[in-house]
Amino acid sequence: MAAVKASGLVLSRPVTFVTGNAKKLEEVRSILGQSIPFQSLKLDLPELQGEPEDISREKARLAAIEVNGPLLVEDTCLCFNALKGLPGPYIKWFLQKLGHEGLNNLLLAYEDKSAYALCAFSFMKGPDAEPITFLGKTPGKIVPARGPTDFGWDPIFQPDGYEQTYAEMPKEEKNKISHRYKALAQEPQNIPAPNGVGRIDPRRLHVQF
Ligand SMILES: O=P(O)(O)OP(=O)(O)OP(=O)(O)OC[C@H]1O[C@@H](n2cnc3c(O)ncnc32)[C@H](O)[C@@H]1O
Ligand SMILES: [Mg+2]
Repeated sequence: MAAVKASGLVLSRPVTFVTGNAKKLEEVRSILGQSIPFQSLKLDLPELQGEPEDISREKARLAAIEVNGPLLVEDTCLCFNALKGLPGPYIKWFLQKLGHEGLNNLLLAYEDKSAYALCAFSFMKGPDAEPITFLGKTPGKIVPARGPTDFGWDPIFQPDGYEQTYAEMPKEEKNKISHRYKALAQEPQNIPAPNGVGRIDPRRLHVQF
């Protein structure tokens, strides 16, 4: 696609979503639909320790070494309120070592089973750009596993206001309320905040050069 504007030549290039996780890719595809030109690259990027935003931004910088053009990455956290936000960004390793039951057991000593799922997307316009980060958060609680086990911790997370876990919900339903959906929410007023943390309007991903 190309267009000539008063400011010069404007070219639109597809955004590359970099992830090693096929289920994430499936959800991002279905949430974004046809709204932006989009392609994917399967890479398991190394991850820093730290705050979700910083991990996500660093992932983007590492992805930029591999991708010549606009790119998108995301980092997902599952945060237990009783544990002051942990496992948070370390959920992948906790899940791998402890499983669904072990994650429930972490909360045995606490009455408070509340938790939230958090997605931190980072978008870079090009290799030298600063990453822009967009957060989405869905509150819920940790429950004994229910539903299909094909995506991470979905069976033990029951979003507030629902009787079903993420895993039990139809995909379209999860994609309407999920942390991932909220980060990718399409309201045009959700433009990035000056501190670099905001939400994605997919139309802004239709990058112009
Ligand atoms: O290559 P990347 O994008 O990093 O993919 P990943 O699988 O390594 O993902 P993360 O580093 O963000 O780790 C998040 C963990 O949470 C899991 N996860 C992510 N999103 C989820 C969701 O919506 N529902 C359930 N589990 C999810 C995922 O499978 C990981 O075990
Ligand atoms: Mg990862």
